[in-house]
Amino acid sequence: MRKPFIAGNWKMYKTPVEAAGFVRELIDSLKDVNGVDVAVCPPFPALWPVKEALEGSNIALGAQNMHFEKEGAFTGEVSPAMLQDIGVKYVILGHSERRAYFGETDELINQKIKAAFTWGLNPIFCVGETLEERERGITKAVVEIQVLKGLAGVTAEQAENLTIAYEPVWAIGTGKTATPDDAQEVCRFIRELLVKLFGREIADKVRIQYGGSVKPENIKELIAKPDIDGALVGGASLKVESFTAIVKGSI
Ligand SMILES: O=C(CO)COP(=O)(O)O
Repeated sequence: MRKPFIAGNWKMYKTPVEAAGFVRELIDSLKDVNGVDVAVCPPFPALWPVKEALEGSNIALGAQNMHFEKEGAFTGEVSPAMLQDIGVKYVILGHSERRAYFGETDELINQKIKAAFTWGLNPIFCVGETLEERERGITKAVVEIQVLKGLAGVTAEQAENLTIAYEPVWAIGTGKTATPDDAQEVCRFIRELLVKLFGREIADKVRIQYGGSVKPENIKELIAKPDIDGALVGGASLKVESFTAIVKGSI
């Protein structure tokens, strides 16, 4: 079936020097681990030193955001061409922190997703409802709009390289995890949307991660669910011990 995929979203943590030292320890800690895809997603300034430190390991490199244009007068932005040149494999797009704090819309995220595919980068496309939306009973409606708008114009061939991260906003950094059954229900719903968009064969290849307070203690019950194929890990990805335990817990 689908190989588990664990990605660490470091957010705005770790300087380039700290990041390189961290991955050297992580490589050692994960050296005998097989049967799972692992990626780390450091902040932009750490991408190059981390790429160098990862050389020869089977840990992949991801970024946390990007602009959709190749280049231009966009002060402070980073382009897909730059990420490709560094050797980045994955790019997190549509994270709820980008949506909430930086005003990213579904339309903008869609442009970024299409640009990522154009540049051979594999998007980790984040969707998820807020607490208020969950309490109003509109979780699926919200996620459906995010998925359909985010993936508009994406081809089935491109979708083979897509990862979706279901991250309920109320579970991020709060210590509250969705119950495995609740997370599974939304991940199954997302897969059915993918079936409608791309057909069953492609939809069955797309990995759907759960994100939101994933820890060594809860990874096993989450990954046991049929439509949860991995995790996008924030806080617990910042320590070698907890990230290693999550990676090992996923296989
Ligand atoms: O936002 C997340 C990953 O992208 C989840 O963060 P936490 O694991 O810290 O809750």
